[in-house]
Amino acid sequence: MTRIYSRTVPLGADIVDAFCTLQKGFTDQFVYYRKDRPVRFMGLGRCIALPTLEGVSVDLDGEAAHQPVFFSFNRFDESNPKPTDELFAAFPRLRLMLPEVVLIEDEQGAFLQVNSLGPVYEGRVARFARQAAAAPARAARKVGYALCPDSREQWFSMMDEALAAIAAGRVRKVVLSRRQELVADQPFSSKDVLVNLIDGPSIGTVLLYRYADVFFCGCTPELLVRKRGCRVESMALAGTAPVGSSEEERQALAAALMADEKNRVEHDYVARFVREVFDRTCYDVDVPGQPQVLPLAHVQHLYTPARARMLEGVDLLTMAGDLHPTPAVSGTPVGEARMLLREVEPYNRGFFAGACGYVDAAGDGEFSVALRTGVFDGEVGWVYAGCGIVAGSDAQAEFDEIDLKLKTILTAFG
Ligand SMILES: C=C(O[C@@H]1C=C(C(=O)O)C=C[C@H]1O)C(=O)O
Repeated sequence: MTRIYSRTVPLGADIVDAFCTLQKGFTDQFVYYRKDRPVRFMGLGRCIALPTLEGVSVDLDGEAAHQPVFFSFNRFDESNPKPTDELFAAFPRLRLMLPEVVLIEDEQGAFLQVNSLGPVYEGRVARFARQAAAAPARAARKVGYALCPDSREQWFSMMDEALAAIAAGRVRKVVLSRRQELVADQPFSSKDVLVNLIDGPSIGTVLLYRYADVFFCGCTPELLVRKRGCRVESMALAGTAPVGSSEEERQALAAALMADEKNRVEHDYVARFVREVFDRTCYDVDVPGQPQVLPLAHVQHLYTPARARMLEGVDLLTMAGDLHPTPAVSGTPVGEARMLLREVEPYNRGFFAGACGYVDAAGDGEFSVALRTGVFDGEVGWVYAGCGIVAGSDAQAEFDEIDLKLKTILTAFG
């Protein structure tokens, strides 16, 4: 039995400004920040790391009754025997991490949560609240970097392997990715990258996991699973087009995307997969038969929302495990596509395209698929993006599509 003491109080400060001020000196830092609505959690420090929520009991205190918030950042392919890329190797392999301090923003306002394995003294909470209230307004800062182009030849040879596997009937779809290296004159600052993503044009959920000097971050449009009580949501997001340079052009590109056979096939693999997982673990399943178009800042996608009610006995972490990886980030069939990726991609994806999110001690929470992300250590960073390959995919067009997707994370530098 693990007893957690958690005290939450209202906070008279903007949580991002507060985070920027409080973060100095904390080795572990976590962010799950939805930009479209106030579902925002920013964690500092580590109170405890646990493999599961089983056996956890909670002693809630303070004026606001918030459950303690655990963060969870998971690798794309936990058991890929290929060595983890060196920047990711630094991150500990922990499942649920409860920060000492969590800044929360929801429909009710902003809150400060302090978690501990013993009673939390009011004075400790008051000290953090004072520091947070005195936080200056954040300022955007440009982060200079040079992009080292990845090899086009390597991409073409990966595409050959993928198309051969499709032609041989081994897979019907596989999601290949590219990795680019960034080099800066000064060490990358997680605070600046975070602020630029939160205040910049990218649409989606901003993720950050910092451990000591290394950090992983980005802004992803793809929800893996959200749970509130028995209600669950997910989505199929696959099939991509540019947004063009005017609203008129965007709409024409959206119509062409809706009518494009190859993109519709790619998308349907994902929608069918999500529906199958929901049909097995939920009831009242609602997954529309036709996708719609979701416009983002740099690209637009075919999108199908999925809603259901979860059966008793199913929980968020099991559901996240059943859904991840979807065919949107691995391929179809999922197992064969994962095996093919282990063979074809020259690196281990680390957290890129992994399931990253939070869960509270009552079991509610959400996970996103960590797309449009990068990992940074000192003056070096790697950014990642991928795209779905099916029969007839064109290597050059897919290369260009990844360039567009990479723009999301590259806006993080101002
Ligand atoms: C793999 C990525 O994106 C995924 C692949 C998509 C596609 O192939 O069209 C679209 C959205 C995402 O599900 C990425 O952004 O890295």
